[in-house]
Amino acid sequence: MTSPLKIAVAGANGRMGRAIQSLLGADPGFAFVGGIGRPGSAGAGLIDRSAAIGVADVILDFTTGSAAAELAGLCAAAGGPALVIGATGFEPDELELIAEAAGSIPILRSGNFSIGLNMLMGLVAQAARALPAEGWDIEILEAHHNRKIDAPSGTALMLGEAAASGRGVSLASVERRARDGITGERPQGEIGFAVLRAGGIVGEHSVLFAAAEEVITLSHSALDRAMFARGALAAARWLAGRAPGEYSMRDVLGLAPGAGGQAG
Ligand SMILES: NC(=O)C1=CN([C@@H]2O[C@H](COP(=O)(O)OP(=O)(O)OC[C@H]3O[C@@H](n4cnc5c(N)ncnc54)[C@H](OP(=O)(O)O)[C@@H]3O)[C@@H](O)[C@H]2O)C=CC1
Ligand SMILES: O=C(O)C1=N[C@H](C(=O)O)C[C@H](O)C1
Repeated sequence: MTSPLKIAVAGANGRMGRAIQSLLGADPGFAFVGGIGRPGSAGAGLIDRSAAIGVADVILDFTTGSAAAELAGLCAAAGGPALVIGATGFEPDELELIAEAAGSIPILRSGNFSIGLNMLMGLVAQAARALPAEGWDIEILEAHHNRKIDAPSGTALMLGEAAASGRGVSLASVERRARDGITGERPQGEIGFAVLRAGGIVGEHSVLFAAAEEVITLSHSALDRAMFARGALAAARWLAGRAPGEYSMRDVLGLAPGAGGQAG
């Protein structure tokens, strides 16, 4: 019998951290070796980062962009463990840190661990490739619960990357993250984002392709965050023992070619 995969969870007391721990307890293929809280925090089941790095096969990070990037640097400096990053809300320099760390350890980062959403990315890229930017506007709408701290969501940015890749442009060159006041007419080729925060919404994403006389909407609804937790554990299982490098959920699902990025 193979020994269980040793998992530590950063952000252990958060919504996702708790969802993952409740799955871990029910699966003999995994052994929970401890949660990581904020530096200096203590509590039942919490261990510090260096203890987790020393004992885990894979750390799952559901904290914040800055905390996840810092953890990636620490794991890389120690030569392991593998890291699955689900956190979102990254600054460009934090993404660079993660890319650098992936030179030493395997890192899988995804702003969304759902199967359906990762499939949707391929459909969005395909539609963006097929519909000319002259005459077809792309807008991405996301809605989440009122405790979410980053916007647009990591998933919305992944969908934006997929749309931009379909059009053969970089998202940074065409994105419009917010609108307010006298904005002027919408420039052709722009990819716009709109954000809602309300109540307990788990995660809603829609991509609109709008022409003068018709609109196509591709959308995804997350109904329960246990689904994200299951995807993250599947990612951990897939990542353990891989060569150093930066991977995505689309690699796990075999959907990678032509996928667009992992902006998250
Ligand atoms: N990829 C995916 O499929 C999904 C990604 N997410 C992303 O995961 C992240 C967490 O979401 P969620 O669980 O809802 O958020 P929560 O706020 O519920 O949890 C975040 C946890 O991280 C902890 N934390 C914050 N900073 C640090 C730090 N520096 N070191 C260690 N721990 C830290 C917080 O501690 P404290 O309790 O002290 O504040 C908290 O327990 C978000 O970025 C979210 O967007 C969410 C769902 C799915
Ligand atoms: O914070 C959340 O809750 C979620 N965050 C991720 C994101 O930013 O896209 C994924 C999911 O939509 C839930």
